Amino acid sequence: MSLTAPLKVAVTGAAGQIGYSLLFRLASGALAADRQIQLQLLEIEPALKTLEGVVMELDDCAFPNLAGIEIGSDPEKIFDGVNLALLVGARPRGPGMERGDLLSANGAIFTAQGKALNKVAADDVRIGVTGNPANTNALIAMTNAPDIPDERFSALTRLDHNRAISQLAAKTGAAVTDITNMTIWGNHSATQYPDLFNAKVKGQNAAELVNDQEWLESTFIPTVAKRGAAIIEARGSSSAASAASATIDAARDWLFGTPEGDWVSMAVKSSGEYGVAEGLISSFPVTTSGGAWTIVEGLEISDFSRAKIDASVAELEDERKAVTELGLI
Ligand SMILES: NC(=O)C1=CN([C@@H]2O[C@H](COP(=O)(O)OP(=O)(O)OC[C@H]3O[C@@H](n4cnc5c(N)ncnc54)[C@H](O)[C@@H]3O)[C@@H](O)[C@H]2O)C=CC1
Ligand SMILES: O=C([O-])CC(=O)C(=O)O
Repeated sequence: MSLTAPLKVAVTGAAGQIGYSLLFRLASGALAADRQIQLQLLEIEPALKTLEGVVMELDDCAFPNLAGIEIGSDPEKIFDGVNLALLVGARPRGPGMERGDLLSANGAIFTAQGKALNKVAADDVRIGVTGNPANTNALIAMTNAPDIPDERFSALTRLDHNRAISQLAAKTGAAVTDITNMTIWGNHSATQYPDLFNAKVKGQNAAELVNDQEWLESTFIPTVAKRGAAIIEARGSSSAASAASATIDAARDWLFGTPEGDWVSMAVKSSGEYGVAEGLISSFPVTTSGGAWTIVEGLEISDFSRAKIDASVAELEDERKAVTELGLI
């Protein structure tokens, strides 16, 4: 991609809750402070009027970084030439639902969008899936875009990663910036495994520093894994500003690299690393450089961690089976 041309960024579900935070952060330079951004916004027809209102507000911000905005309901028009596609648009879950309950409702969206991206996106496109169930939606989009390299697809577990950092910072009294090497393994769901055994606080092993297996098992893991539900319970609707923030963190690090010595969590296609079934989109510790990710290999996995990772991967396998049966992949 040219260094001077605006970065063409597609956002789907742009008139939704996450969109209302995400678009303004993208336009204000949170993704790339020194790069112009062209926003390509996709919505379903009935939501286009609302989206027009959001565009009026974006105009009214007079953001110096915003090169232009195009909106529409045809994915082949909106994805034309995009360098980054943030697939947010999908129905969110309500109280009492699990993310897996959204499989059939949202799966169809990602077949159509995968096909459209395959036809018209830029050669260097990167595709981040936020819409739930994110891992399996990314698998659906990837499978429906055979000409785009599989490693250009990723699902969002960065919100879980950030939640885990925040919980660990609160427990240890450290600053969030003191915490490195956090990992979320598996699915973006209640089975996800936030791993303290490989995380560090000021360079010290986090699990050893905390030294409290009861807290780790009964408080830390469930608080992180069920945070989405806790927010739905408290707010009456699902996380939006934090999801937008994580969507930007993930895209920024993917495009521009992770800091030396640290890694981030991204759900990417498994080639069998850490025993995760090949082809699943599962969360791993990754480093990124030059717009490409690499799974960090060789981390020690205890029996406790193994069982947690296996449980989440088993859920991903079930989801893959379900969408195969639905004919989506
Ligand atoms: N991976 C993660 O960490 C998180 C994921 N999410 C998920 O993100 C998704 C969006 O959440 P919200 O913005 O709160 O939902 P929302 O309901 O406020 O907005 C979704 C938008 O998507 C649009 N949409 C539906 N079908 C579409 C299609 N085919 N093409 C383009 N747009 C379409 C809707 O018209 C709506 O405006 C949900 O699936 C939610 O569960 C939410 C929080 C965190
Ligand atoms: O929980 C939900 O449905 C929304 C979401 O993915 C999250 O907040 O992590």
